[in-house]
Amino acid sequence: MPLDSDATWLAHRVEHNRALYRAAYEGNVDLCKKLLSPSESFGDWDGSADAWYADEDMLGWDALHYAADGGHVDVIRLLLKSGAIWNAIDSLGFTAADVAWSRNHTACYEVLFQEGVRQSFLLNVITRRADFESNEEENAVNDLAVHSHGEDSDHLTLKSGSHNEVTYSNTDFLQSRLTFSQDSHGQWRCLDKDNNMVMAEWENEIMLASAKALCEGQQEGFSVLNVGFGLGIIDEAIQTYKPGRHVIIEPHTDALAFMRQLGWDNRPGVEIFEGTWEQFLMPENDDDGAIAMRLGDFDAIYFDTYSQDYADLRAFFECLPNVLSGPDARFSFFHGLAATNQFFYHVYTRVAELDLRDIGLETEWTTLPMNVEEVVWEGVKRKYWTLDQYFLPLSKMQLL
Ligand SMILES: C[S@@+](CC[C@H](N)C(=O)[O-])C[C@H]1O[C@@H](n2cnc3c(N)ncnc32)[C@H](O)[C@@H]1O
Repeated sequence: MPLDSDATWLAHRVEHNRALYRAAYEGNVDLCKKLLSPSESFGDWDGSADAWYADEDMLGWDALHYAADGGHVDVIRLLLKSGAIWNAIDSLGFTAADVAWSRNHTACYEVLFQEGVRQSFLLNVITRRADFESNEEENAVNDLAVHSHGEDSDHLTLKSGSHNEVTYSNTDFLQSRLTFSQDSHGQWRCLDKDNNMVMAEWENEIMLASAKALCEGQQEGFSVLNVGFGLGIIDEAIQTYKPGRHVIIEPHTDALAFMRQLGWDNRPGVEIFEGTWEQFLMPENDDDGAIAMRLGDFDAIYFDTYSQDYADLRAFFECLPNVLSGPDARFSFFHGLAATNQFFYHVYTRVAELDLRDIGLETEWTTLPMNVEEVVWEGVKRKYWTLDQYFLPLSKMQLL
């Protein structure tokens, strides 16, 4: 067919991509290969189908969605090698992996999962390297030791948000107001200035189970560090195990005021460190080790902050060997990474596990069934949890 105008060749290219959809759905690997290979050329286009192409008129599906729908592992592998995007979502927010899962095509799901882990892990390594190199340059210029928050990273926040909200910036969050109130069912909640949820009682079970995993069976007088007070739910639970030393790191003025209102500043064995975890675990200036000495080390550590992203969590992981008391010491964190999509949640569970292993910690995951009622989100701008399972991490140092 003569491709003599922009409109004609564009229509031809779309038709070519739709032919790839059909071949992908039917599992016709040979035809997929043929369609993905260069043929006739027009301008910049070499006549090959676009593995990444998502058709708005067809629910925003791309070839990967069709291959997943048809259950064809070989086609999925071929498409991924040919530039298909492992985490592309359709018009309803579903990935190809979600489609595979819904159709019970477990082998397809597994291939997409492995690709997601591989790419996310690689992206994180590259981002850290880029941060490190830009910091090195900056240090060379003005001798400033700045902790990078990975501004260029993929910003997977610990509780999801968007760019113009305080949940996206820890600095802005810490300078904004918090509201502590009860919902129509009398459940306590803490909202940020944009009405996003910082913490609420629906997380009770997660906090109770995390405190149990961290504290049960510890020696008498054990020490525990909790990073991020929020509503103090996990701190209450930790207290039932009677730790000898219970340190809470909290920087937010309103959370600190709430904490005092509840009498935490007068509880025996409780020490409140006012400031961010970065100030105490990654101090910019601690040449004599005074800050590290004051903080000490711990038999159990929990991490649950807000308006921070995976790069921050990963930076916290790196501090763990300095603050865990030994091989029996335990670490856990609130795992809300990508908790509005099951596939991404699975991927980030594995990425976190690999990152922890990289630092020398082995992690076990306990699955908790979740059923968060709609009333929880009344008046809340955005849900940060939609899944029916929580993966509770428990990590320990692996000493060889
Ligand atoms: C989700 S809440 C913690 C909830 C807590 N686990 C509970 O059981 O109620 C997050 C808390 O982390 C605090 N936070 C935010 N950024 C922080 C940082 N950089 N260092 C320490 N805490 C931080 C917030 O002010 C907030 O109080």
